[in-house]
Amino acid sequence: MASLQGPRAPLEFGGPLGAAGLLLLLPATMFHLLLVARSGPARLLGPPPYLPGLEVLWSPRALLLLLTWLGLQAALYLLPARKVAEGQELKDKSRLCYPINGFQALVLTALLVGLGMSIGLPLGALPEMLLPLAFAATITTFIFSFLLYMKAQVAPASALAPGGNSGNLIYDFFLGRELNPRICSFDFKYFCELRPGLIGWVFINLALLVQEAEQRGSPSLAMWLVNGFQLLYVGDALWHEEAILTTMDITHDGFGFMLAFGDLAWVPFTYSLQAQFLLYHPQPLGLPMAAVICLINAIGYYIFRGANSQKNTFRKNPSDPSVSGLETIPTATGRQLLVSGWWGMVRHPNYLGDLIMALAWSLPCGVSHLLPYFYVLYFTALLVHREARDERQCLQKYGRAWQEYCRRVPYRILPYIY
Ligand SMILES: NC(=O)C1=CN([C@@H]2O[C@H](COP(=O)(O)OP(=O)(O)OC[C@H]3O[C@@H](n4cnc5c(N)ncnc54)[C@H](OP(=O)(O)O)[C@@H]3O)[C@@H](O)[C@H]2O)C=CC1
Ligand SMILES: CC(C)=CCC[C@@H](C)[C@H]1CC=C2C3=C(CC[C@@]21C)[C@@]1(C)CC[C@H](O)C(C)(C)[C@@H]1CC3
Repeated sequence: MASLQGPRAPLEFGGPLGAAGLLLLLPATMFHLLLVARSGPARLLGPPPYLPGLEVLWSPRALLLLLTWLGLQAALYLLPARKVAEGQELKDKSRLCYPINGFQALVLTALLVGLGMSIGLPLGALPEMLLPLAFAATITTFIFSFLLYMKAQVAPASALAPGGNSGNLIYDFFLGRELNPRICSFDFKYFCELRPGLIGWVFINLALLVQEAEQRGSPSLAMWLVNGFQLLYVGDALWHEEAILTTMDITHDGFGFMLAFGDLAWVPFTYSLQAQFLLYHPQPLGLPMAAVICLINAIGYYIFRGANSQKNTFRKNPSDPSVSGLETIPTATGRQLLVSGWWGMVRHPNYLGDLIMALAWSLPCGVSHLLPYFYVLYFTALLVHREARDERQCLQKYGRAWQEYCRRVPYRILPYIY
C-alpha cells in the first residue's frame, strides 16, 4: 500500500475540514463571480443575482468545446519542442524531461483561431457560453481529480508527493497524491499548469474584446489595456516556461483537485473577471490615466521579471556575470541564498511585482465597483499563504542559513511593511 511515506507531513489548508470547505467554496466563488459580473449592480459582496438551473449550466456544446480545446492543447504539447528540459532531482535520484514548447503552442493557437475567425468562427459568441463552459470545466476537473487519485493508488511510494498522502480521502483528493502523474512522457500537471487554462484565459479575454467591438463599434481603451497586460503576463509565463520546473507546484505539491481545478477552471474563468466586468459595465478611461496605469504595470513587470530571472539565472549558473557579483549566504546543502540584488530587498520580490501588476489589471475598471478588485484581494491572500508555505519548506531545507537570511532580509513581500 503506497499511502504513507516516512513521517506524516504536517496538514495544510486547515486539514480535511479546510479541504472539504475549499472543495465547495472554490467552485461556488467562481460561479458567484461569473453571475455577478454580468448583473447590473455587479456587487461582489451580496447574493448572486439569481441561482442558475441545470438548463442554464449544462450544455453538451460547451462540454464538446472544452474537450476539443483540451485535445488541441494536448496535440500542441506533443509537437516537437525547441528544447527538452530536465526537472529537479526526484526522491529516487532520477530527473524527468519536459518539452519546452508552450510559447509555440500560444502562437499556433493564435494562428488557428485567426484562421477560424477569417472563415467565420464566431469568437464573439464565447462570452455567452462562459457559464456552461465553467460548469463543464468543473465537472471535468472533479472526474479528472478522481482518476488522478485512483492512479496514485498504484503508484510506487517514491512517486508520491510529500503532502497529500495523509490517508484522509477528502484531504488527499484535494491536495493531490502523486507528484508527477504521467502516461508515457505526457506529464499531466506540467501540461495543465501552463497550457489549457493560461492560453484559454487570453482567448476568453479576446472573445470579450471582440464581443465589445461588435456591441459598441470598437473595443474600449480599458478593454485594450486589460487584454494587453494579461497577454503580456501569459506570454511571459510561456516564454520562460522552464522556470515553472522549480516552483513548489511542480517540485512539492501533488496533482489533485486544487491544482487541476485551479489550472483548468479557476484561472481561465476568474482571471478574466476584469474583461468580463468591462463588457457588461463599460468604463470611461482617459489617456493620462491609461498612461499612469501602463506605468504601474511596467513597474510591476520590471520587478517580477527582474526578480524571477535573477533567481533562475543564479540557480542555473551562479558564475553567470549578471549574478556573480551578488552577495550570498552558503547553506549546508551546498546551494547558496542570494542576499543582495532583488532578493536582498525583500524575501519575495517576485510576489511584490506580481501584486503591483494585479493592481494595474483592475485599475482600468475604475473605482465604482469592488468586483474587478477581487483578483487583487484573492491574490494577496494566495501569495501571503504561499509565502508562509515556502518559508516553512525553506527553513526545513536550509535551517540556520535560512534564519540568517531572514535576519538579514527581515521583510517578506512589502519593504518596511510586511
Ligand atoms: N498568477 C498566479 O496566480 C500565481 C503566480 N505566482 C508567481 O509565480 C512565481 C513563482 O512563485 P513561487 O514558486 O511561489 O516561488 P519563488 O519563485 O519565489 O520560489 C521560491 C523558492 O526560491 C528559492 N529562494 C528563495 N529565496 C532565495 C534566495 N534569497 N536566493 C536564492 N533562492 C531563493 C527557494 O528554493 P530553492 O532554494 O530550492 O531554489 C524557494 O523555495 C512568482 O513570481 C509568483 O508571483 C505564484 C502563484 C500564483
Ligand atoms: C484558489 C485556487 C484554485 C488555488 C490554486 C492555485 C492556482 C490557481 C495557482 C497555483 C500556482 C499557480 C501559478 C500560476 C497560475 C496560477 C496557479 C496555477 C502561473 C502559471 C501564472 C503565470 C506565472 O508567470 C507563473 C508561471 C509564474 C505562475 C506559476 C504558478
